[in-house]
Order: sequence, then structure tokens, then C-alpha cells
Amino acid sequence: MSENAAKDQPGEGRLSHTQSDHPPIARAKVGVVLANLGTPDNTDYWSLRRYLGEFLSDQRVVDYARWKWQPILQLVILTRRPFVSGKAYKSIWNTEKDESPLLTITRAQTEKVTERMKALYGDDVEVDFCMRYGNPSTDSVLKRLAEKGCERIVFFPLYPQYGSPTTATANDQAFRTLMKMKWQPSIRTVPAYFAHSGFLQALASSVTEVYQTLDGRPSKLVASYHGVPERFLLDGDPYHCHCQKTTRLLREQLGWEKGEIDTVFQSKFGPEKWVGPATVDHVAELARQGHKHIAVISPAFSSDCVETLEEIQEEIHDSFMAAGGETFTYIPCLNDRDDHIDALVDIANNELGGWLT
Ligand SMILES: C=CC1=C(C)c2cc3[nH]c(cc4nc(cc5[nH]c(cc1n2)c(C)c5CCC(=O)O)C(CCC(=O)O)=C4C)c(C)c3C=C
Ligand SMILES: [Fe+2]
Ligand SMILES: [Fe+2]
Repeated sequence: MSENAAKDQPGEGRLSHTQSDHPPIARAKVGVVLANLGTPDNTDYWSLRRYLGEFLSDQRVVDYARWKWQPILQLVILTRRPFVSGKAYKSIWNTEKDESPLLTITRAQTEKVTERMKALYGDDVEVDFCMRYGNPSTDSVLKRLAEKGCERIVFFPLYPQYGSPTTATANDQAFRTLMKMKWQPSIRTVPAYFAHSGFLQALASSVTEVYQTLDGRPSKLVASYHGVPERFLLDGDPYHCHCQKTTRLLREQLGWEKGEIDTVFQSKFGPEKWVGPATVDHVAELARQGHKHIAVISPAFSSDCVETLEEIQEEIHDSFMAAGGETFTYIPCLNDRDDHIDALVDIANNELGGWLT
């Protein structure tokens, strides 16, 4: 590389090189990457085994010593759980597109964010999405954006609350890709956004819109968050506090009294103690206490997925009904609602500060 090339700054000047063997360099752009959790490619045993194997081998998710955990995972859990989880995914599968709802919805969110970003910045911004586990992989998406000339990237984990098994591992994966690059893009990671006013407004509107369609008002709104082992909270992960705060801010946004929304946690995995109360038990207890009409919302999920479409609408619903409940109303995740997209664009824009004019 010539001395001049080494001094080159981002911009069109970088295209003119005298050396014919110099790698082509694209015009400098900014990338925005929406990062979600990931989902299996199909519902068969091997697709589930591959997906769960990658997910549950992540030390941010299950942090036991590898020598202890891997034999249990490979020999016990991955022989049985793919069948159980495969059945759950089959019951919610998007058969039209032959893919998981999480993938369909993340793509739809990305398309809408792309449209808005194009209107704001034209071709200066490239928007894409990636998954932490499975496809499209974080590695392939970041590499593609770098090849397209994205010298700066806003990496946006789609989790309103920070969690080490979600936000942190998404960021870790992005940095793993950067570790292998000769020319690293600059990267900004988006922090937790549960307190963002647009996000809270969208969440509150999603509640009031559903309530307007009901004959009677549910006597309780249950905010069901994905759980984590209690140890994570004691070790400094603020996820549990972020969830409690989300419920309080949602209640204030709705103008409701204390006690009208309960905070509970679902999806317990393994024998360790997890944060609680457990949604599945709590809804049964509510029915026994006389709350015959309840609604359930999932503010930890930016898109509907197996945990909401199967676990809440089947297992948790059935637990409520079996205990004497009468109406169980599920309030969908914000998915690609326009007010949710507005909030995501505003959050991404805040992180783009100074990078675009
Ligand atoms: C094993 C421990 C797990 C922890 C800790 C955990 C935390 C956690 N997860 C989400 C969001 C999602 N999890 C999803 C599925 C899912 N989660 C676990 C395990 C843990 N999650 C498993 C084994 C699975 C797979 C499904 C199953 O076999 O039960 C999903 C849905 C993905 C989809 O494809 O639809 C999401 C989203 C959060 C927010 C969280 C804590 C911070
Ligand atoms: Fe999970
Ligand atoms: Fe689950």
C-alpha cells in the first residue's frame, strides 16, 4: 500500500489508488444492525439440536464449568429437549414462509427500520439484522456490512432490558467478529431502552388498544418476563431490576394504580433457583383468588416467539383455566407496530449522534 493510501481518510478520495492490486474500497457508510436471539432453521430433531447446542453452550446463558456442563448437555439435555422444543416450535411455525415467527417478525422490523432510515439518510446508512445463534449469523452480517463500506456500526440488541444472557452475549459475538478483522469498523452498542418514552408509549398503547376490544376490564394485568437464575441478579446482572422498573413505568404511562400490574417470570430451565414468582404458578393463584379475567403482556420480548406464542398462550393459559380462570387475554409483543418502529428508529438515531449529518 502506498504511503498516501495509509493516510487516506474516509470518503471518495479513497477510491483512487495507483496500485492495481490494491483491494477495492467501498464508499464510507454507517451500518445499523438489529440483533435478535436466534431460532432454529426447522422443527426437526437435528435443527433443534444444532440450535439448542449453540445456545446452551454459551457461557453467558449457562455459566457452569465446561467440563461439568458439556457432558450433561451433550448426553442428557440434547438427546431429549430437541423433541420437546421441536413440538413447541411446530405448533407456532410460520408455515407460509417455512420459518420461525421470530425470524419473520425480526425481518419485518428490519424492513420498516430500513425504510425510515433511507428517508432520513438515503444511501449513507445500511440496515440489516442478525441473530446470536443460528442464521443469519452475527459474523456473516457484520462482515457483509464492512465489505459494503460500513466503517461505523450501531449494533442494536433488541432487548429492552439489559441481560447478560441476551444483550451482553449479542455484543460479545459482535466483538468476536471484529477480533478477526484487519480493518475493524468502529462500533457503538445500544444500551437498554425500557425507559425510552416512545417504547413506553407503544407498550401502553398496545395494552389500551386490546382493552378497548374486550367486554369487561381484566382485574389484573400480568407482565411476564423471561426468567434468569437468581444467582445472576446476586452477581450484578441488572436484568431483574430493569424488569421491575419496566412494569412501574408502564403502569405510570397507563395512569394506573399500584397493584394493577404484577411482575412475574417464565421459562425456568434446570434445577437452580430462578427469579420469581413463576408465571405459570402465579396465574393459577390469581384464578384461585378470584381474578377470573386477566391479561398477560411480555415486555421483555421485542417480537413474539416460542416463549409467548407457545408457553404463554398454551401452557400458562391452560394453567389459569385449570385453576378456574375464565378469560385469558394475551397482548401481543410490539413486533412491527409503527409506534414500536418509531421508537427503535429514535433509539438508533440517538446512537448515531455525530456520525451522520
Ligand atoms: C438456559 C437458560 C436460559 C436463560 C438464562 C435464558 C434467558 C433469556 N432468554 C430470553 C429470550 C428468549 N429465550 C428464548 C428461548 C429459549 N430460552 C432458553 C433458555 C434460557 N434463556 C431456551 C432453552 C430457549 C429455546 C426454547 C426452548 O427450548 O424452550 C426465546 C425464543 C426464541 C425463538 O426461537 O422463538 C427468546 C426471545 C431472555 C430475554 C432472557 C433473559 C434475559
Ligand atoms: Fe431464553
Ligand atoms: Fe419456554
